[in-house]
Amino acid sequence: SKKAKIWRNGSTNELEECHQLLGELETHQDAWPFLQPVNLKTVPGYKKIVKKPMDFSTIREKIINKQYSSGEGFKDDVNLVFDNCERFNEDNSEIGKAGHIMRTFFDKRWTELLKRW
Ligand SMILES: Cn1cc(C(=O)NCCCNC(=O)c2ccc(F)cc2)ccc1=O
Repeated sequence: SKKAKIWRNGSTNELEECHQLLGELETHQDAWPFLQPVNLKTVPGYKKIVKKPMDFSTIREKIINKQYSSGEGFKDDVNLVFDNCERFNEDNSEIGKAGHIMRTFFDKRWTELLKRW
C-alpha cells in the first residue's frame, strides 16, 4: 500500500516508510545516474575507486528481501550512493550536480520522517 501503515500504538512501520521514500527518490527527475548499478565494465576506474558500490535498485532489492532491520540501514545505503558519487565525480559535472540535488532532497525528507518516528 502507498500509505504508511499506522500501527495501533501510533508507531509507523519504519521500513514501510523507507519503501515509500525510496519511490520518491526513484521518480525524482535527477535520479537517472542512481537507478541502476554503475557498469564496472564500461566506466573506467569506478571498480578500483569505489569500494562499496550502491544504487537505488539494489536498495529496493534489500528492502524486498528484508535485509534492513531498521530505517538506519536504509539511510546508510542511501548516503553511500551519494558519498560514492562525490568521490568519483566532479561537483560541477552533470552526475556530480545530480548527486548534490538528490542528497539535499533525501536529507530534507529523512529529517521530516525522523520527526514522526
Ligand atoms: C553514479 N554514477 C553513474 C554513472 C553512469 O554512467 N550511470 C549511467 C547513467 C546512464 N543512465 C541513463 O542515462 C539513464 C538511466 C535511466 C533513465 F530512465 C534514463 C537515463 C557514472 C558514474 C557515477 O558515479
